[in-house]
Amino acid sequence: MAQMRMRNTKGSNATEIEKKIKRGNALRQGSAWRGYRGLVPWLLVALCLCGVAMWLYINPLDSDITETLVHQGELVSPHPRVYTVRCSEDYENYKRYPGCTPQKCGRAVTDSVVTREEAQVLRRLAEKGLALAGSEGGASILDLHSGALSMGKQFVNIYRYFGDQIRDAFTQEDFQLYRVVRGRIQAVIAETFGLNPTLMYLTKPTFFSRINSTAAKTQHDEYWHPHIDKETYGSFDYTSLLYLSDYGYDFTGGRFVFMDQNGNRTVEPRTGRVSFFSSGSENLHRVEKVTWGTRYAITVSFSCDPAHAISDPTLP
Ligand SMILES: O=C(O)CCC(=O)C(=O)O
Ligand SMILES: [Fe+2]
Repeated sequence: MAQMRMRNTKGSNATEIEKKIKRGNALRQGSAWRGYRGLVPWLLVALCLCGVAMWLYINPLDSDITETLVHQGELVSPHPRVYTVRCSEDYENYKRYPGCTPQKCGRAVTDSVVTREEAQVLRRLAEKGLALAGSEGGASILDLHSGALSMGKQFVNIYRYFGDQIRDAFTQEDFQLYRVVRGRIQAVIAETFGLNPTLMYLTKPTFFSRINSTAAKTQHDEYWHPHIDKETYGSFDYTSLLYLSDYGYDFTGGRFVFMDQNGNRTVEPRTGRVSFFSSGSENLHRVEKVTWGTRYAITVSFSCDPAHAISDPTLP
């Protein structure tokens, strides 16, 4: 009996001790959790900051954009949206070609000259052509007329360098589509600026461009500098850009920016969108740096000087 009581006392002692240990553990766990709980708001703040940083990286602040002339999501149809600007005085120093030299200067955007499907075909053409090489960063150029393709840090002639392989990338139909599209662009420019389309000549360079967010390795690849096309390319009187991908979907950054004295006005690329403008200093412009994705476009330009005319690109 006495032995029994002893065992009982021992047993109740043991359960007491166990309880204490458990309570101690629970207290310790509780205080550890309370410690972590203190971190939760900080973790949330850190997460929010990361989110904001990512968002800003993808969509930089528009502080320098005064006005968006055309958003990606808009459909400008059936008539072009036209913005007239005063012609610069530079034109007085150039030879005049009646029926072509700008009397009226400006810029315009239309989504009804090239269909989305046609632009997608041209985009695949650009992808195939530029996949043959491409620059090491920034912008890669494929000049359809001369065959010049950026390759690493230099240019090669695709027609010579790739020989018959080029026929796997391009077909006669592709070049036919380019010609048809070029003709329609020429017609809409003539109509908008009141020109005689037969007095406008396709001029060089006429090229596909592919821009991504990798760092440019050479000056050629630095596409973002403000410039005036008539100064950069000499022969240009009217510049047109046919976009083959969508701002905000295929790439971010990469908007086209007219840099006016009273602010910057931008055009957001959209597949099949044609933007065109007189090439003088009234249309100083730049392309924003692409921050994500890949942007494809075609530059098709016209000269009033028949001496600068080139024929449509063809397969050799
Ligand atoms: O791709 C663009 O939006 C503009 C390109 C450009 O300014 C040019 O080719 O001169
Ligand atoms: Fe330009």
